[in-house]
Amino acid sequence: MTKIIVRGGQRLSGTVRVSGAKNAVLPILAASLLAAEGDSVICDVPLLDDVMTIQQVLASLGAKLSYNNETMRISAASITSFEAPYELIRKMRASFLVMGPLLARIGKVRISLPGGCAIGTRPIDQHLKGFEAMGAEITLGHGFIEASVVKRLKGAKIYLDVASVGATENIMMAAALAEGTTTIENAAKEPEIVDLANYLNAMGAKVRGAGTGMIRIEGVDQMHGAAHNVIPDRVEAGTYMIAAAITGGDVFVEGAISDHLTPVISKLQEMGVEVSESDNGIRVSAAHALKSVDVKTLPHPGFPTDMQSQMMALLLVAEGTAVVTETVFENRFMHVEEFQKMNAQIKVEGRSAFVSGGSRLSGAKVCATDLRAGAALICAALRADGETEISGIHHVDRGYVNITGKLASLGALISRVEAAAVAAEAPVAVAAAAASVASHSAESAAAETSGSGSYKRVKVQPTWA
Ligand SMILES: CC(=O)N[C@H]1[C@@H](OP(=O)(O)OP(=O)(O)OC[C@H]2O[C@@H](n3ccc(=O)[nH]c3=O)[C@H](O)[C@@H]2O)O[C@H](CO)[C@@H](O)[C@@H]1O
Ligand SMILES: C=C(OP(=O)(O)O)C(=O)O
Repeated sequence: MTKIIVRGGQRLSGTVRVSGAKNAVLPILAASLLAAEGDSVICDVPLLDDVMTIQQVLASLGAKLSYNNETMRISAASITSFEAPYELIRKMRASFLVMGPLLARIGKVRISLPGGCAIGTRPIDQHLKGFEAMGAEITLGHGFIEASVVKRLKGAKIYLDVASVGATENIMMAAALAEGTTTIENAAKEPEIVDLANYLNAMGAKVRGAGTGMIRIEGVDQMHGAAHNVIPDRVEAGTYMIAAAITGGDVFVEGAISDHLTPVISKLQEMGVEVSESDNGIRVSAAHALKSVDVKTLPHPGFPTDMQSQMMALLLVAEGTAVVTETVFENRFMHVEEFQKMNAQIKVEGRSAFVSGGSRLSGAKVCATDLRAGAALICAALRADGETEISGIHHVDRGYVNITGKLASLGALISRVEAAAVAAEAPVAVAAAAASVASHSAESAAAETSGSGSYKRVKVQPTWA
């Protein structure tokens, strides 16, 4: 089992570059299926497991894709299948986003119910309600959804019961090639929705109002490939901001867009973290003791649920008690039990967690129960006494490019140890990171090379243990 091992206590400093946003690139790649002619060229595509999964989904449908140097080229001129394979769709939530484009482009789709982080029941009723309003016939059975439309989808007025990110994206993509105009009311307003709309418009669609609660899409007859740069990942950026703050560090998060991170920046500032925004990034410096703040997750522009667990890690080391309330997903406190193994004092009551700050965190063996839980455990481990061993790393690989290399380049003593090597090599692997941090050599930053699938083992050079 692959593990990440962290020896806490190092103050992070330096610059870390944010990769392209996972939650933007996945719908954008799905939207590429709408192009009947011309290639799409998508830049700043992060090398993540989720990107590899969507790439495989698109290829299984007949699209031709190539990836080089964070650039994905896609030709979807010929779609040869309407069936998205179960093995891929079950791996992640966003793979369900091929449903809208397939319905719009070829009028037929068979797809299994999606997987993704186990943070709630995550229904897809709002996606289906939108497609039905546009004239699709939908049947459900044995874990699969089949949908078809006679001739072409028709524009409709759709009100979402919840401002779902995925439903807004799926319906927007379907509506782009529908006959007539579609309006989505109570639409999600996340920056990733705006990025998708910009890409759709570059492909010839007519989408207005993305980023507000009312999106209007005038259907067009045909779309074409287009070039697009993916926005930087606000959750990855926020995670490094918290990693800097929890270690009392001083880090410049290059590429982070402050407008996308307003609630996170505000909460950090309320806690006493110094945050300065510039054109090309955000600097975070935490020289003083931090004080607790209450946090409530909400759809954008509220505090993002994807930053809740990392924020909780920071609150563990602040002075005072904080109430963290999760309103977006009904089961997103699984990290609490793992934090408790690190001596965290947290009590959960319903949708709120009462976090007593000031605990002296201690290293432990913990498990990433989902993607952001994994990131939060890494943040806590950076501050904890001794060594923390984090398993469940496949979750982290879904959403963070080279997290150990990036943190090591900031001075963290962190290492990734693959499968069977864990027991035998763990201490020396972390020691190697310690040795390389001392010299800030390129080796530690390159301890893993660009993303999952191509990791290099850290060289062994024990200096402690
Ligand atoms: C790939 C991607 O972009 N994932 C993000 C996306 O997930 P995702 O698109 O799955 O999240 P949604 O915005 O759809 O979910 C928000 C809430 O709406 C509910 N709901 C959703 C759809 C539906 O048809 N019916 C329904 O009731 C969900 O159960 C949840 O309670 O937005 C979430 C909320 O910001 C983020 O945490 C995820 O990182
Ligand atoms: C919940 C997340 O992802 P997904 O929707 O893909 O499960 C996330 O990115 O934190």
